[in-house]
Amino acid sequence: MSLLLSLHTQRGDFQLNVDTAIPSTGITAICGPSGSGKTSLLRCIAGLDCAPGGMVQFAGDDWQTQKNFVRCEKRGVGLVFQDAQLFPHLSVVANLRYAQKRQFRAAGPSLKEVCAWLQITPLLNRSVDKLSGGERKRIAIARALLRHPQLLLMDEPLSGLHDAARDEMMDVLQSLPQHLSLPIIYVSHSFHEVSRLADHVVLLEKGQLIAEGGLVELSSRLDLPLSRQQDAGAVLNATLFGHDNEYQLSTLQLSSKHQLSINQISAVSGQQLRLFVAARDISISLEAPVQSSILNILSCTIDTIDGEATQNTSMKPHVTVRLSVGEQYLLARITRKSRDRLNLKVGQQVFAQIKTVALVNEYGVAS
Ligand SMILES: Nc1ncnc2c1ncn2[C@@H]1O[C@H](COP(=O)(O)OP(=O)(O)OP(=O)(O)O)[C@@H](O)[C@H]1O
Repeated sequence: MSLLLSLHTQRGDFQLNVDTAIPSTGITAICGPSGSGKTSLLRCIAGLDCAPGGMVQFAGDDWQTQKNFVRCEKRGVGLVFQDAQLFPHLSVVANLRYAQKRQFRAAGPSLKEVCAWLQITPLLNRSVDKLSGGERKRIAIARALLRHPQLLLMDEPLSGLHDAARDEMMDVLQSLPQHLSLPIIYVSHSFHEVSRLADHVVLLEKGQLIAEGGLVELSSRLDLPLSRQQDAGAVLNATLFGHDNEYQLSTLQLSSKHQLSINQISAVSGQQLRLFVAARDISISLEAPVQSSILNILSCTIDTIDGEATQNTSMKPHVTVRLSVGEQYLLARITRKSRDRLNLKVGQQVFAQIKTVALVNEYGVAS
């Protein structure tokens, strides 16, 4: 069961070309810079727009073929846009009941459950115009879930929120797959959001699908624009090894030989976690530093150095180094000067240093 897409359409100068199969489990992020076609693709999946001659099939149902086009309302998709689009004249609970009366199918969560998941129960009797931006977005998500969709589509649902509200919302969204097995397609230009939330990533550039795959794999590929972004970094799978209560730290196991300390988290030993390590938070040394304040010193092998293959990138002040840590990878952004001073080469054994405090709040429970 998956979402099969073959969409080729021209809008003015813009051309969208996407052929893919998106998994029908977990959160898939459609990611790419502004104007890359994320919203255009989402609208074709929703049935809000039609790419003539295209094909959309979900879980074996034809939503679009050469001959048929199933309208948005009949596809059973939940929609959450940047703007919450709540009814201003109705209270929160009336907005939610309106959605409940228009359910696509009987099976699905109750109002009580959805309100508990999204932590909106105390808001039910409020007037919509008395809500904060983050609260409005939660109500919009609740409203979409109460229609009992078979697929949830979200277009930049956290845009416009300040950092604290965005982090809170990410916690809420991250916990959703624990409550209901609903495939979610999540449009975002923010790799920070994607690295926290997504399992699978579809990467667009100028309307073309340039890569897709698991987040852990894509995040560490140096041939993709993700690795050149300011907030680049690698997502790693880890297992919680244990806690050091005295120092309020937790230890994560990356491989049989690699452990990391992070600020203490509320997870149990053996729990699977996902960790984002920003490329700018890693430094490299040729020997294991002694008497360093940095707790996380990992022995790694240089796998690739970005910028070695092309003349152009070698003129930038920074290079990105991909380091293998067991079966996984870290990215380290260092100056070109440091690369030359240390004479770093592919295959070389080095030590990656990561400040523990840099890892705070960057973990997520793997789904
Ligand atoms: N109806 C339309 N007619 C002509 N061009 C369009 C139309 N809709 C979108 N476009 C163009 O298609 C391109 C992709 O737009 P789209 O909104 O899908 O990108 P996006 O990746 O979602 O961007 P953003 O992150 O800024 O929201 C843009 O160049 C846009 O101007």
